[in-house]
Amino acid sequence: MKGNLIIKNASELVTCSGFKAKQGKEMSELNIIYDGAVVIEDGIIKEVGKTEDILSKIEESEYKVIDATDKAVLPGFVDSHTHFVFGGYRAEEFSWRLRGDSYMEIMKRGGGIVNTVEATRKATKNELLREGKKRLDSMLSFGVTTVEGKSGYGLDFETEIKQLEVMNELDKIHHVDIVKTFLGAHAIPKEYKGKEDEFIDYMINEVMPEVAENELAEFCDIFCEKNVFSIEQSRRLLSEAKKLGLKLKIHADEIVQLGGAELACELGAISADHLLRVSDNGVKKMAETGVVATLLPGTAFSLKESYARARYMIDNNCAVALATDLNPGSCFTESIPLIFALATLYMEMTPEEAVTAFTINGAAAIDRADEIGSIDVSKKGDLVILEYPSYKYIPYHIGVNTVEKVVKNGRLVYEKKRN
Ligand SMILES: N=CN[C@@H](CCC(=O)O)C(=O)O
Ligand SMILES: [Zn+2]
Repeated sequence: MKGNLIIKNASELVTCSGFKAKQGKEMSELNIIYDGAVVIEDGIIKEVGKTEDILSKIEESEYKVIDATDKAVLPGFVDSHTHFVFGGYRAEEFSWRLRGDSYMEIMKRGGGIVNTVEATRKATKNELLREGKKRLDSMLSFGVTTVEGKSGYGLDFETEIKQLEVMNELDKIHHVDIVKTFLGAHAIPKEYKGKEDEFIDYMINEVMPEVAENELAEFCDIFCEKNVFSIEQSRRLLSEAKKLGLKLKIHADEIVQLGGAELACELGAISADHLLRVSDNGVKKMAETGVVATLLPGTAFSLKESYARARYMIDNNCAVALATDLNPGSCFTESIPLIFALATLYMEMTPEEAVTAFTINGAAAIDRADEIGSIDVSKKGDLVILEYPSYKYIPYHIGVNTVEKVVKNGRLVYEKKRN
């Protein structure tokens, strides 16, 4: 259901105004309206401006009203890279990593992603739905109104489709909108060990056509990494996906610099993600082609790897998005404030750039910048109301959730409980 709502007296209405990704210096422009108001009708933003001007134009009594005095209002956050539908957990592996084993070592000896694959294959649809819903509830409480979710814990026809169908059902029953990505090439399953090319053929010929035909996903992604899928295998799979009408994403240059970012540019991908080891040339090309650099500092933090070079990317005119990468292995968190803290304290992003990265650039990373990610007339009425007067409190109140209310399609769908 879509609502009619006015939010008035916002100390800061942080509009992040725009209909496409912000690159480089533009990322600092938040277009704030002080003492701002926003009018939403049938779920869509109809008016944005100073409270005084807005109230002189409309009949307040015809709307539900939220008074945001002393509170900042922002666009709903877009978490543009997650793996939130999965079976089982890997808490044991986390302990192994703490004592020094690397993520790739664990993967090589049969743990990691394939561990979750086993549990996800065994899980019923209802179990995945129940757990997925809990994670969406948690994301919503952090102000996330749209999330991207990937398959990739099936690596076979049945389970890849099951994961995508679960996301489809969750999208229908949950306030958070879900954008689906097919990540059938996330790892090499046990049954294809040593037969990586055959596995890519299987994904291209057997699974991908089903996904595309039934519109089970909008994007196709691949884990392009040393000892996982090569540049050549990635090019082959993503090119076929493109032919079937899927948009492209790529897990690129995360642990080893393979040139995944350059491949993303060559193929016209919407985003290249991770990028801890991206080359200077890859950064230059992303800036030229407008491929969004989706950075996942929670993963670098959790894997104790060096952070992606956000400052360098922004200074070289890239569009940077931030996301949680929520998954059961490399980064088990839905926490938006954690990502804000890491991005500002360790990646040299300013609070303004981090806000842009989680709003309009997050939207651009899932090709939705025309309908979400900013407080602009004609966009969805998806908003976050903070318990503080400025967006600057998000990174400043370190790791703590500063979201007081969340509005989705013009309806209040989350409110922080007070003691
Ligand atoms: N790097 C590859 N894939 C995921 C991790 C998935 C997992 O460990 O389960 C990521 O984006 O971090
Ligand atoms: Zn990922």
